[in-house]
Amino acid sequence: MDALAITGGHPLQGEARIYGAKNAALPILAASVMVEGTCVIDDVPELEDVRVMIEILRNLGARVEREGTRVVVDSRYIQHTNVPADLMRRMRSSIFLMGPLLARFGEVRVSKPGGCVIGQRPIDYHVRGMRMLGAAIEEKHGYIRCTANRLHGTVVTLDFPSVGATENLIMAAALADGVTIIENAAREPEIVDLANFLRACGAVIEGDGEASIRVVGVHHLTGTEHRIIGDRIVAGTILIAAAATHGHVTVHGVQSSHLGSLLGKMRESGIRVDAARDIITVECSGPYRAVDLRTEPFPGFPTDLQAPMMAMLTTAQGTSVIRENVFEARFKHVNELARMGADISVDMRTAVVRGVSGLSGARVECTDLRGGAALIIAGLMADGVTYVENLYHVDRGYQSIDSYLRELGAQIERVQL
Ligand SMILES: CC(=O)N[C@H]1[C@@H](OP(=O)(O)OP(=O)(O)OC[C@H]2O[C@@H](n3ccc(=O)[nH]c3=O)[C@H](O)[C@@H]2O)O[C@H](CO)[C@@H](O)[C@@H]1O
Ligand SMILES: C=C(OP(=O)(O)O)C(=O)O
Repeated sequence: MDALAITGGHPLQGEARIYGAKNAALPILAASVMVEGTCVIDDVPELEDVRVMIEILRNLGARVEREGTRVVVDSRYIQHTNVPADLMRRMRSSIFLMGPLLARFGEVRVSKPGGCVIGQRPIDYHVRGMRMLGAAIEEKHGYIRCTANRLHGTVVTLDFPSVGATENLIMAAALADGVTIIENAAREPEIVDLANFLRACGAVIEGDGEASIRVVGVHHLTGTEHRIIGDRIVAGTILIAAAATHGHVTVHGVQSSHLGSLLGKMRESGIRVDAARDIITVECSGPYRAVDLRTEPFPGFPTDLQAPMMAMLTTAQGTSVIRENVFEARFKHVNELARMGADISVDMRTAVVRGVSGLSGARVECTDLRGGAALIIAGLMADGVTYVENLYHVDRGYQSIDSYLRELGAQIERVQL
């Protein structure tokens, strides 16, 4: 079994270019099935989830080629609209096929998607949204079949600003008849990237990045070239790791405005942060202070950085209180951090992190993608060697995490245990 062996105590130093965002690449690849022509998508990260998305597109009949960081999708040859259950299960983002296939072909069959087990993660907003756009929904034997001769624009108000539901609705509405308004929409930068891609294909979308999005349906979308935005969660993970190891790192390729809440918390903690457009530097030479934080939809503190930030705060001066407002079960990494000497107690959605003088290397298991990133950060901070097992989760979202961190001076090897 693959594991990471990390010898802690080496400050991260240097510069890193951040690759394209998983959470933008996945919906954009899914959206390419709506396009009658060729889409060239650049800066697509080499990740397990991206491989699964490409497998799904090929299974549907699309021609997909990867040429380095570019993925070329030609969806003219799509033969069916049933996403196989085994592929649906492999990641949450498989649900992104629902809106596009339904909108273009008038039918789609999906099943409950997989993904990180960080809460129940139902898909009721997605299904309700498709129904409101005029689709007939049949749920039977674990499958969800949606059909519609043509979708019709409407007003959909989300109960919570769900990223995935906002994206699925934008995609479906792009080929619907008339105008769709999405209220209480999520505002994440990846949604804006998806909208930019769709606009380049001919879609009419306004208000992305705001809480009310207006989509005017068109009849066809045409091929385009698009470059994926830099991954703010990867950048955040590296910056947190730099501070937690008392290092000095500059990341390039992510808009600092996409990380405002993280950078604010780092400054509050006493860490030096310099940010200008798409270059961000973090430097930490001494102890840093505990901070309280609550995860929230963008522009609030991202839930995807809660676990990495918690790892850093395990050795802060004082006690930090972390409130997880987005997912109800996103503290699974806490028990593993405790094996390394962290002092954390959890009550429902609140974790209290009492700073300790140091962590010590141990054998730990990734519980989910960002929980895994937290354990790697803890390993970089710890005294001695940490073995991080169950790497599958981390490989879903971080491209060659071992060599990437090694370039920054980490002592980290992929080993067989
Ligand atoms: C591929 C991708 O972009 N993944 C991101 C996306 O996940 P994802 O799109 O799955 O997350 P959502 O924003 O939809 O989830 C937010 C909350 O809404 C709930 N909910 C969501 C949909 C629904 O139909 N019903 C429902 O109750 C979820 O259980 C959760 O409690 O946004 C999350 C929140 O920023 C991030 O952690 C994920 O990294
Ligand atoms: C939870 C995540 O991913 P997904 O929604 O793909 O499970 C994540 O990227 O942290």
